[in-house]
Amino acid sequence: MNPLNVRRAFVYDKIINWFPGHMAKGLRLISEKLNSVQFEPIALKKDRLIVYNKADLALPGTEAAVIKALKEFKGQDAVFTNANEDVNVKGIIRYLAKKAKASRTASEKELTTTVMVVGMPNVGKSSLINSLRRIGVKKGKAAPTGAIPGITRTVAGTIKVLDSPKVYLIDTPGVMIPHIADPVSAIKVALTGAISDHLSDEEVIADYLLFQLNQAQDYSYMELYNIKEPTDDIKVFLPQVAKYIGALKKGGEYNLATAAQFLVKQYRLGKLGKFTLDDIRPEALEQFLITETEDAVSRRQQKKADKIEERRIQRQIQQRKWEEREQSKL
Ligand SMILES: Nc1nc2c(ncn2[C@@H]2O[C@H](COP(=O)(O)OP(=O)(O)OP(=O)(O)O)[C@@H](O)[C@H]2O)c(=O)[nH]1
Repeated sequence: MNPLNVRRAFVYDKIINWFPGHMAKGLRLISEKLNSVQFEPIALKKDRLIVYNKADLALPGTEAAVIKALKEFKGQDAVFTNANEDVNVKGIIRYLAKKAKASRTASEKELTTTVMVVGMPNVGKSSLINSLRRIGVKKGKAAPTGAIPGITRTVAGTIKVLDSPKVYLIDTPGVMIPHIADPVSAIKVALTGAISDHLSDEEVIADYLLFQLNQAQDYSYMELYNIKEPTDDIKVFLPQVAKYIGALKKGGEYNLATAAQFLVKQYRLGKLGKFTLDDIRPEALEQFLITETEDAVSRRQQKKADKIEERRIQRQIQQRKWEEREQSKL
């Protein structure tokens, strides 16, 4: 393909607002379970292991860089897993056992630790719990799983994943921030299946996928869908995919929405190859992690400043009311 025809960047500026009622409820249930009004402040105080699941779908050889950067810039432990095939799950069991032993107080005879599994919808939280259970206590499925986001709707009871020391897990509904500020990041999240597809434009998600395929110079779609020439134009691409899968509307027109859905589904199953959508070159990771920390700090500072300002305004109102009352007495 003529490289001049390939887009240099994916341009998209629509903000997807994705915070359905059940997600707000999920966050509330999680916070209640943690005896806190808000999830974020309490979560920051707890020990945390970041699990990047579905590692089998990611670009091979990219894990070490992410683990190293998280440790270096945040002091944060992370692990990459494939919950469907129990890959690296033993490492999590070892981590949990170590934490459980370390948290024991002198008076406690039996060690018991409860760990909450929190994450975005459809990332494989329930699958991971089932995998941990298979490895830890050699027992079968305890948490329901499914390919669409929003399978787990409530914060259920505890699920045992280790006998000695005793470790229990709590499955939770998928949650995430109310809206993602960067529209292209939101499209990436949608492509992975964490946002219900109909909320974002499926054809835009498919277009982003085409962009990624061409960026990677991966033209295997030609052979897969019988396409003669590579293209970076979704309007040229989708009809050919629709033709290949026989997606037609009543009047015989190609059904582009069905073609887009099909492509996205193939991507999520790993049929189009392995992808890591974020820039994980060391300098990009460093930039991301530093900006993220600065953002969090400035959000906290802003909240504090807002509270002080709110109190100042309230005091002013009270003072004025008092003055008015005093005036009326004269
Ligand atoms: N390829 C791959 N698929 C996975 C992996 N883990 C889970 N899945 C699949 O991803 C889908 C979602 O898995 P769940 O375990 O239901 O995800 P969840 O995070 O509990 O989902 P919610 O309940 O919606 O929040 C299912 O179709 C799983 O089979 C993995 O490591 N690799």
